[in-house]
Amino acid sequence: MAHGTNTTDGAGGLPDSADVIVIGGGAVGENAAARAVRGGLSVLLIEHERLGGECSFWACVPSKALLRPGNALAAARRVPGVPCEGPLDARAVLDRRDAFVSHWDDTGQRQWAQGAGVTVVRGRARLAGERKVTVDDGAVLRAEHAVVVCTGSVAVMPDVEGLSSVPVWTSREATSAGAVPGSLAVLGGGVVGVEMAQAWARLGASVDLLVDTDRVLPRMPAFAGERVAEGLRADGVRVTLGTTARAVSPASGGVRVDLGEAGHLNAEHLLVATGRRPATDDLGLDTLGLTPGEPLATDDTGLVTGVGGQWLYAAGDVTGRAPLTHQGKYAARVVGDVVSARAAGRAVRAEPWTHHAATADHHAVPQVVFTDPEVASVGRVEPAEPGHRAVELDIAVAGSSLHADGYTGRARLLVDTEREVLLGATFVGQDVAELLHSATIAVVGEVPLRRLWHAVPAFPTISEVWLRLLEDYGL
Ligand SMILES: Cc1cc2nc3c(=O)[nH]c(=O)nc-3n(C[C@H](O)[C@H](O)[C@H](O)COP(=O)(O)OP(=O)(O)OC[C@H]3O[C@@H](n4cnc5c(N)ncnc54)[C@H](O)[C@@H]3O)c2cc1C
Ligand SMILES: NC(=O)c1ccc[n+]([C@@H]2O[C@H](COP(=O)([O-])OP(=O)(O)OC[C@H]3O[C@@H](n4cnc5c(N)ncnc54)[C@H](O)[C@@H]3O)[C@@H](O)[C@H]2O)c1
Repeated sequence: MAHGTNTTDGAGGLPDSADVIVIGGGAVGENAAARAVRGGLSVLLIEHERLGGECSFWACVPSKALLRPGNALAAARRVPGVPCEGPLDARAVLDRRDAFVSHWDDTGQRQWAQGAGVTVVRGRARLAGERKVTVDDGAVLRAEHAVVVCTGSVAVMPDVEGLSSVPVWTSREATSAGAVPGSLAVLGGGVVGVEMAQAWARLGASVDLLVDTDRVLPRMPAFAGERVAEGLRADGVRVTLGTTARAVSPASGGVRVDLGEAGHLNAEHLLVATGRRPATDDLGLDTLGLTPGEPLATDDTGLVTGVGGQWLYAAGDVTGRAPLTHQGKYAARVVGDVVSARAAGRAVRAEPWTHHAATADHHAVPQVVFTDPEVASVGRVEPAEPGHRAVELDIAVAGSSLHADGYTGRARLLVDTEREVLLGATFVGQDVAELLHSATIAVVGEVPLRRLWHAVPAFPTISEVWLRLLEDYGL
């Protein structure tokens, strides 16, 4: 889709100022903009690619659309009597994915912006000094009150010999490929690596997952990575731990990946899934005395630290805080409200857990890994102090047995034994994602365990594991 530059959507010529300028129209920028409009401010939202950003077109939405059919089929196969012969219909899965990303056309999001009162400007924005932004190095736009940077993140390319000489997949190609590859090598056992390895394996690709650590998902509790690796192996993914690519070179029909002592492998495509970094390389940070390429560190109101005058804010992946869509949107709502309050001369209270502070980033970040089994986790994952106690059990309740034959899962609560409140929770198993919000509420609400005991889980649901965990704690 061709985008014009230096143009506005529907509003005629390019305005030269607004109350607020938001740079980057991903999910986070959209939310910051809409919230500032709601607060009574005029907003220009500058986007140089597709409005909706990574999440809508190359990340959360297409990856979950690729995973969901495989999870549904596996679930059906665990319940005798459900007709589910044969493999996935890959074409139908890809077509449904294409529909979910609106065929990579952002018209719908542009219409949303218009309806929300946000003026969209097409082009690449750069900071050009206090409250000033250029678009495509041309017009200088002025923000009366604030500039909010929501430029997201880009894939990290590791320093591997030959990597730049072969065409590799990043998460963009892995989520948008129009056909199932014959074979796929995946470098990196983080969330992108495990989700995409399983999605493409279940669609028929022969997949190798190369993991540099001793387990996949190293930031999750060990049992989560172990069970996800088991799930991947059950789908035929060859998971190699403690290894990385030493060198990469072109090979007939694809790519050759040298693994040092572990030998080598050939694959049609190599997906590099070794993390992301904030997109600040080409943003004019130097005009403000900040370092290009570094995250934009913020306080809990979203104000960028190290820049005076209370005018530069940031939210989402660009800040290096909790790089997840829901957390970025949460931070964006805070920023939009803070900017509106300051513009109106209203006091901004930034104490933890108040309206103008993104406190959850520090204590209660929920995340779901949408593999089979799923991993759902919030808050702390490991005990950090003597008063922290982990309570851990297999998920084996009537609800789980009824849910799927041979159901296996594991759950862990992390308890502050002094205050008797939850610090975190992790669940691994089929369809545990929807258990997560109950845990998030318990962590954020600091619900005393003795009160949580009275939150009686319905019979027969998987949530009954809450009861078993509390019993195991001693209630
Ligand atoms: C494969 C994959 C799957 C994921 N799945 C999930 C998931 O299931 N759940 C979840 O919560 N998170 C998921 N994430 C993370 C999620 O995608 C990000 O946290 C989220 O997209 C961050 O939103 P953002 O708006 O900060 O950045 P982005 O979505 O990256 O948006 C930034 C926007 O800014 C624009 N931009 C950048 N620089 C400029 C500039 N100078 N001028 C104008 N425009 C600019 C870009 O074009 C882009 O549209 C996933 C990530 C990946 C890679
Ligand atoms: N379901 C979700 O919520 C979801 C899904 C996908 C991505 N995301 C987010 O997107 C971001 C990016 O995900 P990601 O998986 O790319 O990053 P990540 O940081 O989660 O994982 C990267 C992995 O690559 C490994 N690695 C780094 N260099 C390597 C090398 N040279 N060789 C082999 N392995 C190497 C690391 O050990 C790490 O395990 C994350 O912040 C993640 O939270 C979220």
